[in-house]
Amino acid sequence: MSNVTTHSFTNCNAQAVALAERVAAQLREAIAARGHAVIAVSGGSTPRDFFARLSREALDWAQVTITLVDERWVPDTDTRSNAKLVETTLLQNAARAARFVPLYTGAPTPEAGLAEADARIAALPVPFDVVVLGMGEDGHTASFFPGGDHLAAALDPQGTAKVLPMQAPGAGEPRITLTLPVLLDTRALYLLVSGEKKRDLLADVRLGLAEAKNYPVRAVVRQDRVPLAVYWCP
Ligand SMILES: O=C1O[C@H](COP(=O)(O)O)[C@@H](O)[C@H](O)[C@H]1O
Repeated sequence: MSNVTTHSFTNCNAQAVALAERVAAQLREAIAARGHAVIAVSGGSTPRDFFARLSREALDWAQVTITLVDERWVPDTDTRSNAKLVETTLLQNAARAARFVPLYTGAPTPEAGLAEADARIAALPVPFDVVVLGMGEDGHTASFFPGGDHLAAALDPQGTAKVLPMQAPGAGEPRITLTLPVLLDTRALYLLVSGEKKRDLLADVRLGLAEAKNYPVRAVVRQDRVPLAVYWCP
């Protein structure tokens, strides 16, 4: 039985609205059940509309903690910063009341900031309520990049590290990423993607094709820890 469901939309606005409504409902459920909610989100370009929609959802945002699944090691004033994206799109409107836990610490390198970032993530209640992943056209998700220097450790299902640094040829700047066991320790897992290339890549991964073996996203698609819902638009 497949652990993956795919929700396809004819346009990306409909995708953003549907995922925002779904995630908002899960955050409300979490607050009703436990008094608080934790959501980890991706950066990049794809989640922008989803964040804008989610920021307007009516819920008790003061009880919500938002963190990132990964970060480019740049200050939050940099246009490449995933924290900057969250601050300017998600931490707006009603969601302005939420608490944000960034991964970037201001240390000169991810290695130097690792202990502080790890402590921030270790302090969050688990399991997370929602994790929203994205994916690059090279098959990376979070900062699990093909050829990444800490990729094997980050994808180790038995690994105990919560965060790891990552450098890879296609990654641009040095990164920091939550590890696979942390990302899968969630009540709800989403993969938000757009475009035919990403759709076809995911199809190859799901079919287990040999050429898809080196796409790191495989680790979240082909696992049985938590169901994965893919939200796709053209
Ligand atoms: O570098 C990153 O890229 C991925 C995908 O980004 P997109 O621009 O293709 O949407 C993103 O999920 C990740 O968080 C980010 O650090």
